[in-house]
Amino acid sequence: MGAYLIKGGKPASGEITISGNKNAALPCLAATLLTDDTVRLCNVPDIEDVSVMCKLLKGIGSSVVVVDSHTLDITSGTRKGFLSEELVEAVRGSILFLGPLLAICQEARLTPPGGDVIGLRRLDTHFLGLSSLDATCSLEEDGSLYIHANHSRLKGNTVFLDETSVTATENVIMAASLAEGESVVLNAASEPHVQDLCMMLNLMGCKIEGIGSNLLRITGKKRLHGCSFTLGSDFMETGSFIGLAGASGGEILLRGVQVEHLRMIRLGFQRIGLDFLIDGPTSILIPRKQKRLLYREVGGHTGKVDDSPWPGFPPDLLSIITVCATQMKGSILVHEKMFESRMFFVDWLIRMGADIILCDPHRAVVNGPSRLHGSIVTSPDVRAGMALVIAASCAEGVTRIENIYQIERGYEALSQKLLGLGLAIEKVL
Ligand SMILES: CC(=O)N[C@H]1[C@@H](OP(=O)(O)OP(=O)(O)OC[C@H]2O[C@@H](n3ccc(=O)[nH]c3=O)[C@H](O)[C@@H]2O)O[C@H](CO)[C@@H](O)[C@@H]1O
Ligand SMILES: C=C(OP(=O)(O)O)C(=O)O
Repeated sequence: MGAYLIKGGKPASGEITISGNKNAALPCLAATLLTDDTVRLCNVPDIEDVSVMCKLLKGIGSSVVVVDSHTLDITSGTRKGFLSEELVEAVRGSILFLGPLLAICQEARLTPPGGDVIGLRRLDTHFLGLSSLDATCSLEEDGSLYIHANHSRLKGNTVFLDETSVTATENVIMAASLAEGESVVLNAASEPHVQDLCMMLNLMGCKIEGIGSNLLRITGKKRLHGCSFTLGSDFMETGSFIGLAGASGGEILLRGVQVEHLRMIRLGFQRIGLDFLIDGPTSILIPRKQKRLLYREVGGHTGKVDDSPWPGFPPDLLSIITVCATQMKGSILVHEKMFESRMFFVDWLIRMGADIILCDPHRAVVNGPSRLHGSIVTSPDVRAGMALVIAASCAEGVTRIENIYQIERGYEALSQKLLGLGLAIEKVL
């Protein structure tokens, strides 16, 4: 499994370049199934989740040519064959095969996907959305998901999603791109990764309007063609390094950032006393000098940081906010509204000396600043794992973080990037 040994107490400082967005890479990889032509994907992060998706694509006949470490040429083949249960269960992104396979093969069968164990990962919105396009979805007795088109081609429709699910929106978009007629998707998710998928499909000949909003109008095409598409930068990685610099008291220059994606993220970090300077269209500087004060609401009440679908504060950054808040002065409520089990990781921070009250599975009150000390901890999910890395960088002594697969599946070259920022980190078996 592997572990990190991190000796804390030194501010993380230096420069790094942010990688391509993991959550954009996954749907864009799945969308290559929608055409027989070759699709070139650029700025693909070199991470485990991508490698699993590529293995799954190869399993159903796609050719994946590695042009360089961040560029892939993908050409679909039969789209028949084996979607390995073990690989499907390794990533949440595997659910993204449902939409394209349904559109192009009129059916798809998949064991339930995996991903972070942070609470129920619902499938209902996927079923609701895809069945609105004239398909039938079921959970089979053997536990697999089976979906088939009721006619030879899916039919465009008005699709109202019961929640703004990211991957369900992506599945509906991909299915609708080859459906007959127009689809209008209401209550659609609008995260930058959803936008990337839409932009890629438009380059492939589809017509998607309303990109970035919660109403998408998709004109389905009989066939889509190849394209070359460059993935956007990973705003979760950006937020993680803002957190690392801020919590450890260092100064980091981040390159390859999409500053336009950071509006709410910046407001969230400001609430815990951290800010950054915009240094050109694709760079930000997190300066050493920070307020380091947990904000209070107008009227003096305890402040809070909470998540919501885009353009709200992303749920994936709340673990980072929580650990950073332990190093700031004051009290703050962190309210994770979307996943039922994500906040349980605070037990590890408490073990390291943090003063946190877990009020219920969704809410934690953080009182800071706390002196953290090294401990042996385990990464339960990709973002909690990164939060533990940040905690370790601030702690006195050595922290051993186990199960680092659950960190590295989402962060490219993490240990090298951390070494470059001066962190005393060693990777051990
Ligand atoms: C591969 C991928 O892209 N994974 C991301 C994707 O997962 P994923 O697409 O699985 O997440 P969903 O957007 O479906 O939902 C996430 C959770 O939020 C809840 N929910 C969602 C929408 C809503 O309006 N109300 C609500 O309560 C859902 O019930 C679920 O518990 O989006 C999540 C939410 O941004 C991110 O954490 C994941 O990193
Ligand atoms: C929850 C996440 O990933 P996944 O949906 O792939 O489990 C994440 O990226 O924080």
